[in-house]
Amino acid sequence: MKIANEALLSTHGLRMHYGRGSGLVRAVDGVELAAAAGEALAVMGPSGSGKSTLLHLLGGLQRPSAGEVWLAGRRIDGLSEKALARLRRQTIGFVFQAFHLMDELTAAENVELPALLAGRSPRTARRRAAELLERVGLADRTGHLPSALSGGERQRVAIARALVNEPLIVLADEPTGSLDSAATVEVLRLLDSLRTAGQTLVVVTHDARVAAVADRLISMRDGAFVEETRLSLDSGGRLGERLGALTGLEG
Ligand SMILES: Nc1ncnc2c1ncn2[C@@H]1O[C@H](COP(=O)(O)OP(=O)(O)OP(=O)(O)O)[C@@H](O)[C@H]1O
Repeated sequence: MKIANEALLSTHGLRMHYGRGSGLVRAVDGVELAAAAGEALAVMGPSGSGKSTLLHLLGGLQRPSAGEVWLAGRRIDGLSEKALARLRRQTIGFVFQAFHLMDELTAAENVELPALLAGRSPRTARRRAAELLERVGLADRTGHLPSALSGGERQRVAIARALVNEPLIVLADEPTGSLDSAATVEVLRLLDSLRTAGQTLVVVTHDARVAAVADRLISMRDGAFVEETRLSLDSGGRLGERLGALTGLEG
């Protein structure tokens, strides 16, 4: 198989345009991205700058108008719907602002479901879900329905679900967008623990505090990358201190 480069995730000339003529919207307009295995990237930018569209293209949820997306040495932008669905299930963990949990399933069942869909045995799925819910601090909430959980707890269930198939990469779209300040810090602590455990992460957000969990911060405007900052994170440093330095907020 051809290897695009050494990056785990990369794009080349990536574009997503909508409409035509005077109605043309260049949602993503020539993005060159390379994320190494184990890197945590935050993509920030104003509303409408193309962050969500970029994340959808990276995760194979949308097909680009032009350009290439490579994941683990495989070009994914031209795959069939079926192959893309399998790829998403097996190698990508998604976290969304609105959680997207199944209301009628318990926390544990929500986490088990993608493992079952990926062909794991019910026993393995149950074990993985229990381990992950413990890891996200919800060992005592496994039997709760989402309606009985707080926003921060729901997002932690969603993060456990994203991890259940041991994805190569976690893609998170405004993971703190629906949360209050305390729950935001809970979720940031969890994302920070994933980063220090070597999980590759791409997080798009409006929230400057999310930069506290990233190795690299990319700023987007009008569909393009306009600035990149390499953040010198001391992985042993306390997240609360980094958050404080960024926003004056006590973590
Ligand atoms: N299906 C679509 N059809 C037409 N235009 C679209 C479509 N989806 C997104 N856009 C446009 O593409 C641009 C980028 O949208 P996108 O949602 O990616 O931005 P964003 O940075 O994630 O914004 P926000 O922070 O508000 O979520 C916007 O101008 C948006 O209106």
